[in-house]
Amino acid sequence: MIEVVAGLILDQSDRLLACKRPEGKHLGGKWEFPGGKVEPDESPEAALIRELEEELSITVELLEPLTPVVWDYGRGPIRLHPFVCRIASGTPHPHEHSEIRWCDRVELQALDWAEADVPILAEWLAR
Ligand SMILES: Nc1nc2c([nH]c(=O)n2[C@H]2C[C@H](O)[C@@H](COP(=O)(O)OP(=O)(O)OP(=O)(O)O)O2)c(=O)[nH]1
Repeated sequence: MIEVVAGLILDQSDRLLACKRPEGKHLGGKWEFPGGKVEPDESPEAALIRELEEELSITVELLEPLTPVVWDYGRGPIRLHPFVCRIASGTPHPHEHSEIRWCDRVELQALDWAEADVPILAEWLAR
């Protein structure tokens, strides 16, 4: 099982930051919550803070975990650990995504999400 973390980053207007995976990469063109693989001997929380510094140049504060999702795209199972968080410092700049977008509830539902993210978004929208 590959452990992956993802951040549902909130702004002051309760929008979430959606990030588009670059074309040519696995799941290219799909939208995701930013994050990445947890390294050996790393906690999910530490992995998410590290990944968001690397990918977006922001420091986040983790607020709350949502329900992990197990998914297999045909390369072996991943377990995606979502965390609601907010920016503690910095402004997001995409270093590994082709586009990033702050989205309200309606805008979130219009995006073409990576399949493992669909139940996470549904849990968020059901609140
Ligand atoms: N970071 C992130 N990854 C996600 C999400 N949803 C989802 O299915 N994934 C998948 C994509 C990858 O198969 C895996 C880890 O993504 P990653 O971005 O850290 O790894 P990567 O692109 O280097 O993957 P790869 O090239 O090694 O296949 O999790 C998500 O919301 N955020």
